[in-house]
Amino acid sequence: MLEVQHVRKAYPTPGEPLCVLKDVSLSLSPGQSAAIVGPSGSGKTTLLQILGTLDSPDEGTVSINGENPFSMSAKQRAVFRNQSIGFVFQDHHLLPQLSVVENVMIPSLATGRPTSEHRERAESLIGSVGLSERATHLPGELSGGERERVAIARALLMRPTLILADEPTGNLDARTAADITELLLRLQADENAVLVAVTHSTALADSLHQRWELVDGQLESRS
Ligand SMILES: Nc1ncnc2c1ncn2[C@@H]1O[C@H](COP(=O)(O)OP(=O)(O)OP(=O)(O)O)[C@@H](O)[C@H]1O
Repeated sequence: MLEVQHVRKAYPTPGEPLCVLKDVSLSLSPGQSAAIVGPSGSGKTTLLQILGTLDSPDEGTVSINGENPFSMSAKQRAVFRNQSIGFVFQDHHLLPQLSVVENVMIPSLATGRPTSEHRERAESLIGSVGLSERATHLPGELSGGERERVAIARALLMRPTLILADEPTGNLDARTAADITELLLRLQADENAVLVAVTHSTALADSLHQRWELVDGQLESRS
């Protein structure tokens, strides 16, 4: 379902290009999860950006659901991304002036026509993440853990086949981090989606099927 073959990515610098990903390959089937770990600057975010089709590799291929997003036009890729990939960021990126339910519905706005089914799905997901009582609240009225739950619900709205998480438990205390990990894995399993999480958290990495460390631009299995 997610197939990455020999991906290479370098950033231009005033001197030699900085080659962050030298030869990255990975493969994950529906329902599988993996943690990407590695020191600061090793290229974790760069890899996540490529998996999320937000940045393109210089070489190599990425296949999601059998499709090559980098052979699409930018517009087609944006539609594909919205329908196939859910993003969970450490700092949530919730819109402060929108309620919880409106935030969760954001991905449906890109379709140009949010439907009552989207609304029902949003309400159901808000229930699944335990925030039914908070559906009409603003993000500023929620705790960090609750905001992360909203971000997870929003990421799942379009039934993505790939969930990408960047430090999903980064700003949370240990108890809340454990709750969020459990929630993320339960929903991922329910949806039979692939989950890739970039994390410094050993607890989160230990909860996923695979653990890969980015070392010198390549992934090494640490499972
Ligand atoms: N747009 C860019 N242009 C030039 N260099 C970049 C760019 N983005 C990232 N880099 C460099 O590429 C390297 C890898 O960055 P990246 O953010 O992928 O690492 P990371 O492993 O996610 O780090 P962290 O754990 O600190 O977030 C770093 O040296 C960074 O400075």
